[in-house]
Amino acid sequence: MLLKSISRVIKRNLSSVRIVEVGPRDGLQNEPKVLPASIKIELINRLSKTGLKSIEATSFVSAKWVPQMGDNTEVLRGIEKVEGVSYPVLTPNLKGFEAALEAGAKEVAVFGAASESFTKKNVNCSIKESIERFESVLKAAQNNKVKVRGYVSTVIGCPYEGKIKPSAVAMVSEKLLALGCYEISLGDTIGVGTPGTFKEMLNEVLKVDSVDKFAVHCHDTYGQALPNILTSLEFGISVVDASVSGLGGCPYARGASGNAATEDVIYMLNGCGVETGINLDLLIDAGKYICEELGRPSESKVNRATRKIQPKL
Ligand SMILES: CC(C)(COP(=O)([O-])OP(=O)([O-])OC[C@H]1O[C@@H](n2cnc3c(N)ncnc32)[C@H](O)[C@@H]1OP(=O)([O-])[O-])[C@@H](O)C(=O)NCCC(=O)NCCSC(=O)C[C@@](C)(O)CC(=O)[O-]
Repeated sequence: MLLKSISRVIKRNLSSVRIVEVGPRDGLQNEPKVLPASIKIELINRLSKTGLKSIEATSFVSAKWVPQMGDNTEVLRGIEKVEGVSYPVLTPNLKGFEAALEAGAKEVAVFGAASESFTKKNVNCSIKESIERFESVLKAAQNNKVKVRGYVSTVIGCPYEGKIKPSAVAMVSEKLLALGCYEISLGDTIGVGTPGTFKEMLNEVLKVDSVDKFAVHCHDTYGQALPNILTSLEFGISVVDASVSGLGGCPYARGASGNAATEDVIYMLNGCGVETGINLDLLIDAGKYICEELGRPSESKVNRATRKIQPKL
């Protein structure tokens, strides 16, 4: 089954995949230990040297809601911006967008969800109201030549509502694309998806627009992130979100694990002959650095394996 899947990815001629590193934002927003801005900046600077082209730096949300991101301006201003690397930040509304712009953001992301209850817990409004807020963010972004990525969370399951219908994911994706998002990242926020449910969801969502408009964002709660990513690559998706050393989770989805560990995704893609342009050794070092600072083990199997004497093929 796995071999068939890999050969389908190769047959699709998927020669390269873009990784969106979400560790400094999605990862650190949910770590119990709040790190000083200087360590976040050092992490992002290290990640910038690995060959990653997209590193989500922070989010401009309320510090009352997510205190871990309260140093957003200091972090965004403090990092060494490498040419050719984008540093998107999350902006839930116009207030967040204006603060991000002031801090020098060139790319932002709005974040919606396919579940009403999750939207209410996450951004304190309905799906309809969240889209109205995004409309003003997208207008302001267009006026300031800022690129906007869109997230749709809970694409498979919701911590409050259970199973989510693929048609609901398609509906929110369509609305965000119509507003002008250049890409939609499909988030399995609580990591309950399997290749079976991902296929069901992607079959519906890919009716909305072409495959190059979509990315996947797979949390690893049930250990399904890599198979779900491989399944998405089979569909032709070529943008994958991942979090260095599998940091994090989501503050509004208690118990959810972090994203697929970037080290593990790169190791898998290297083995499939898919180009990412990322230096795995430098990435492993960045993962070790941040885990030491957090005082926790890496969630990346690849990172842990390299602490032993196992060969890396
Ligand atoms: C969205 C809000 C702000 C609405 O929060 P609200 O309380 O409904 O907003 P409000 O407009 O009524 O304002 C209340 C207070 O918040 C302030 N405020 C208003 N907006 C901002 C802002 N942008 N930045 C800073 N402050 C802000 C505003 O000024 C006011 O301050 P006060 O007068 O009380 O002092 C709030 O609900 C919030 O910050 N939520 C946090 C959402 C979040 O960060 N969630 C985690 C990220 S999403 C995620 O992780 C999923 C994803 C993307 O990774 C994909 C996946 O895994 O599926």
